[in-house]
Amino acid sequence: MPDHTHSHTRALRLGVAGPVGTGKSSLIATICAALADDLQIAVITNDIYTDEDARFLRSAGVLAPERIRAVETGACPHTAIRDDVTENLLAAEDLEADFAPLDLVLIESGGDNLTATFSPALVDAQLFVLDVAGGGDVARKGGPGIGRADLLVVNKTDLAPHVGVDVAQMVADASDAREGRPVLGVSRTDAESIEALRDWVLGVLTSYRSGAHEPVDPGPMAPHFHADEEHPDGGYVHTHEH
Ligand SMILES: Nc1nc2c(ncn2[C@@H]2O[C@H](COP(=O)(O)OP(=O)(O)OP(=O)(O)O)[C@@H](O)[C@H]2O)c(=O)[nH]1
Repeated sequence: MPDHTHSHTRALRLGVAGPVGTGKSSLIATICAALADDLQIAVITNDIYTDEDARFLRSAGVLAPERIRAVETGACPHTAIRDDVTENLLAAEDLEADFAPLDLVLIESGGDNLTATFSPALVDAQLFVLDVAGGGDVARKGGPGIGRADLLVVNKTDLAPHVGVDVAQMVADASDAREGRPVLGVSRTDAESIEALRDWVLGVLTSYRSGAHEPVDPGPMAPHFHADEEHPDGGYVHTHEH
């Protein structure tokens, strides 16, 4: 029987997680633009009730609009990337069938807190995005994505002087928290950083295709709060540990 454990008949699936506004959609647009000449790419976005991120990416003009699909997750956006990944898997399979052969499917999480992680049943690798505007301490505080995603991106480094953050220190703290796993400072205005990000994606793809890449589960999300106007406490704490 053929061994499908490392079957590469499908594209590499790369998850992009991180808190709201850290620049996940922009980073995906940057990756698409940087690799447009090298790879066949498609994108899936996850939003609670809208397709806003998908619309942003379509308007960015970095990919044919039909290669960008939105999954509307309802309630907790993390369920669709962590507990029941069916909708995202179906979207990935549809894109792979419609645009075969694809090299890379990027999947953006709906972001609302620090603890989002993708299930390894959905993605082969994942990157977690923080930004310097969140403060230099964030990386040190850790969390499963910060600690164990395949790559941690410290984004918007161009803003560092304006928010009083020492990027080198933030990257060093993050590297410590990650016990040496890779950390990359990135800004959409810094060509060298985009080149490094591009090289990282191509490196994972090469490793995936050779069968050397093993998906890593960063671990379950910590319990987190969801705002809900109809709830007497203004929201509720939610956990993904079933
Ligand atoms: N200065 C600067 N701003 C950036 C950079 N990347 C993204 N931004 C800005 O940061 C804001 C948030 O970016 P998005 O890409 O929408 O962030 P997101 O994480 O996808 O946001 P949600 O989908 O709402 O979770 C936007 O105003 C972007 O223009 C960067 O490298 N430098």
